[in-house]
Amino acid sequence: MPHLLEISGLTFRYGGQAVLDRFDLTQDAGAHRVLLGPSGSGKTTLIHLIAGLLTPHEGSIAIDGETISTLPPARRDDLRRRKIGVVFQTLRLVAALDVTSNLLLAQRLAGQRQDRTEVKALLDELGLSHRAHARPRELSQGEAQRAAIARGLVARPRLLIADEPTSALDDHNAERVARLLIDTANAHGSTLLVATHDARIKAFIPDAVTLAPVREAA
Ligand SMILES: Nc1ncnc2c1ncn2[C@@H]1O[C@H](COP(=O)(O)OP(=O)(O)OP(=O)(O)O)[C@@H](O)[C@H]1O
Repeated sequence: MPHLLEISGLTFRYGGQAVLDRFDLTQDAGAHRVLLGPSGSGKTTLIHLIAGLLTPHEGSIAIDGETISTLPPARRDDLRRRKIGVVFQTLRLVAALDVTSNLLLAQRLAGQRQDRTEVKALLDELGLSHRAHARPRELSQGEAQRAAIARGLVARPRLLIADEPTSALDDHNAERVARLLIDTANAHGSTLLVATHDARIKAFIPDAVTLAPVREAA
């Protein structure tokens, strides 16, 4: 069986500056993992590469046996929508749509039937039913974060990648979000990759990979 995620020899540069240099990573289905590393070490860049929002300069990235890094843009978008859920650091909920409609749109973009019962059940699970018809700007930070997690999971992705999902939260809410991520990912058959420099997450997902800042040869 192929690994759920297989990254090999990945190199990415902004201008001439390498952020990732021949980076390798494999992850099996069900093996949740955290991606640690100091600010600026390339966590967000790696997430955008895995999601096919950036193109590597060298190396390859395969999701569930499909090489996303060499696909043309339209097929990359399609693979992302079918197989990957992303909880962005900036959340990126659609401002004009309420929480329910954001989730229905994510189902449609994944090529699935829009299923209001499933959306309602997921919002219940994440403690958001009372905010189902609120627009993103009417949500608290914690509610918006949970709505973004619900949006990431609603199409039952094989891989859910979350970028700093707890860094803005106090201890109580950070623990709540970490538990929700793990419990809902398990219930929906998704595997987690959580980028963070929040040490509190390590208590929940012990398997960690650390990105070290790339040192350029002098
Ligand atoms: N669009 C860009 N153009 C040029 N440099 C960039 C760009 N985006 C990021 N960088 C640089 O690349 C490096 C890695 O950034 P990235 O956002 O991936 O790190 P990070 O580990 O996610 O950081 P943080 O924990 O602060 O979110 C940083 O030095 C950053 O300044």
